[in-house]
Amino acid sequence: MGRKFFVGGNWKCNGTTEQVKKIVSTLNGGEVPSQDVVEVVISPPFVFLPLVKEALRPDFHVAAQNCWVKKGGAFTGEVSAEMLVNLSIPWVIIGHSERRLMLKESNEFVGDKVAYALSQGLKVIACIGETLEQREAGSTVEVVAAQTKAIAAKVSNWADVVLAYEPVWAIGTGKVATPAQAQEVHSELRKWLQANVSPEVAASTRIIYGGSVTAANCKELAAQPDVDGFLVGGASLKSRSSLTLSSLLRSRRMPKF
Ligand SMILES: O=C(CO)COP(=O)(O)O
Repeated sequence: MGRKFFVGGNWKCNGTTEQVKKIVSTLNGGEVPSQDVVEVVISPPFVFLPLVKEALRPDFHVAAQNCWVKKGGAFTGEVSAEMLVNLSIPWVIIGHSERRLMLKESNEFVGDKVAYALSQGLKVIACIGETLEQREAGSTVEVVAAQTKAIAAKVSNWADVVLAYEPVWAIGTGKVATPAQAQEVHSELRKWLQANVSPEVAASTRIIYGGSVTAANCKELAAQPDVDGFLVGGASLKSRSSLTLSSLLRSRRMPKF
């Protein structure tokens, strides 16, 4: 079976109740193929999760943008994996570069978070990606391999993991990776999984791309054999987001819809 195309919208720390309702209603009206061929996951800030979950069409799913590294307790300001499970939130984004860089989340900490979230029954979008400095120093593959290794060291069930390659220099900058640049890293990641985890995991794990993806540039990216979907930031917040979504979904060869 082929890898199901995955489209995620990461709203980051944005939105008001009114804006959230507007985007959800636009998404609900969007024409999309069946969930057998594509998975759509929307990730609002924590406080809007119940609202979005309640209002969103049932064939789309929601993700939290983070969760605590272990069982909840005396960790002021954190949200635990157990709480997300309690609210029937199926997905969580872990290791986004904005947290790795600004909040100093290390590879090991991210690996621990991924492992704990999986152990509680959540599905994980695990983010990796190099900075501009690292790319210019020629260490892109080394950096993303080390990030993946720290996750792989603690994960046994890859069925619930989507790997999101998000080059830091492409996030929110309008400087999207070229299709060739994305394909090169995705292919290296798949080779890494093949050599270090298993050929089955390498063949079945979805590796999605994030970083300045828009309706205008998604088609060429999605045509790359190892690009299995997107994690979209800014463009997922636009009021015409259902148009963006339709373009994203139509960007991959799919049954007519
Ligand atoms: O960080 C991202 C998704 O997680 C990408 O953000 P942009 O699409 O705004 O570049």
